[in-house]
Amino acid sequence: MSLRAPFSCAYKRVALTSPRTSTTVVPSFASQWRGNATVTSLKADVTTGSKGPTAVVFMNMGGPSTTDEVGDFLSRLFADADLIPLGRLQSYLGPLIARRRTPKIQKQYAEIGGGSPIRKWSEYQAAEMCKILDKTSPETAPHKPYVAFRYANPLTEDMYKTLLDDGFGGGKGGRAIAFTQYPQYSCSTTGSSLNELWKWRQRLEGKRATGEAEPKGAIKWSVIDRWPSHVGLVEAFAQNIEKTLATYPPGKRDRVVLLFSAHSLPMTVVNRGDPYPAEVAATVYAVMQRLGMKHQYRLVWQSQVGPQPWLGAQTSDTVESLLKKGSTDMILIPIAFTSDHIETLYELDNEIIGETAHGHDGVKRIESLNGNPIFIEALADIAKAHLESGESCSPQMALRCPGCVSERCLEQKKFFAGQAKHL
Ligand SMILES: C=CC1=C(C)c2cc3[nH]c(cc4nc(cc5[nH]c(cc1n2)c(C)c5CCC(=O)O)C(CCC(=O)O)=C4C)c(C)c3C=C
Ligand code: FES
Ligand SMILES: [Fe+2]
Repeated sequence: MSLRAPFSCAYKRVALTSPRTSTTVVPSFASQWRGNATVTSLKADVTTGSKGPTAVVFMNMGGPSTTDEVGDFLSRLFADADLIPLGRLQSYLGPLIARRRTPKIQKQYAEIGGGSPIRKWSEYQAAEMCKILDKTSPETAPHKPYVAFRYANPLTEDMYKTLLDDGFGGGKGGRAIAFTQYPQYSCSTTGSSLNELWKWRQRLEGKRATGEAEPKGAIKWSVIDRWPSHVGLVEAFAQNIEKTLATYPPGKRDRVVLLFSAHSLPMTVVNRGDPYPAEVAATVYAVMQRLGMKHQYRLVWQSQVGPQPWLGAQTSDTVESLLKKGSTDMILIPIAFTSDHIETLYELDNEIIGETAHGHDGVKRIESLNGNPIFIEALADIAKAHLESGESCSPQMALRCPGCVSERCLEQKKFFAGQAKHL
């Protein structure tokens, strides 16, 4: 609760000093920036605080930046047993499914401009957030932005090596925060990224690399593992919804149905006790409360892959059913991802708005958060609160799913929770 008052001031300041336009423009340095390796040069003018420097690592799944990268992206994705468990056949079936799926997914990326914009947005968001943190948390400055993707470049392994090259760890100590860019925790997303980070930490700085069980001078890690109802996240979504609502004629506006859409999960993952469905629902409810509960709404699920049962109702079925019942005004709100990706640009815009709702102008989508300054202020606020908390992760992260049998989860959680004693 103590976050609320200062944060609401922060976003008012942003709204006054930097009025938003409908399309957010990425400053030119972001498109020239080649990623992790160059970040140190951006920080020459920032004074080092008593607890600085601090590396802030944005973790996400990543996406292919060009259609040529789709094959590698899918083969890493189908090799990930935390996302798609294929048992002993993983190393045989994974590459096979990835190869068969590649042409179809390449076509989808071609239709959205030739690649995923997630790298561009992640690098921009991380760099902008660190600039704010340098001002709001001078004792931990300079804050150096890094990006670690699970299935695309820059991969976790490369990010870790860059951290070591930049003078973190490797005997020199230093602090790094693993900041998930999935607001809601799932073991298939944030959990998988943390398992990968833990794996590379063991390989590059663990006992195998140093000969010591608790190597001196290794990076001190902490984790921001979830932030589903942060007031700034909620505000950024709410303002984008209000902006889209304002495009409907006043007589129709109150009857517009709000459809919050999130990537679905297989029912096996839901029944294992994954926290994601409850945390997505928490975001939705907080946004609805901020909007005064004035509209009808539903949380629906998209992007099912393969034949097994997934959590529903499906987004496309819901749009179809509402249209059949005569509700032709609805807003799609991608609520579980913070930048544009194939699910918004292809599945929602092309397949659902373009095909399922063809000819119905009342079916619209809100803009994704991308470079939204309120959202970036929120990221800085979350990171500052985390630095002040002295915690290595949330209490919730240490609790495994009731149905979890994964040794990786067990060891990873033990490691990150155990980092508290070093902070
Ligand atoms: C919060 C977001 C996501 C969750 C939860 C999630 C779970 C999940 N996904 C798959 C399988 C696939 N996902 C694929 C792509 C993809 N997934 C997400 C997000 C979440 N996935 C995004 C944003 C993307 C697209 C990346 C982009 O660049 O735009 C794919 C690949 C595409 C395809 O082949 O259709 C697969 C496969 C599972 C099985 C799962 C839960 C266990
Ligand atoms: S699957 Fe959730 S903690 Fe392991
Ligand atoms: Fe997915």
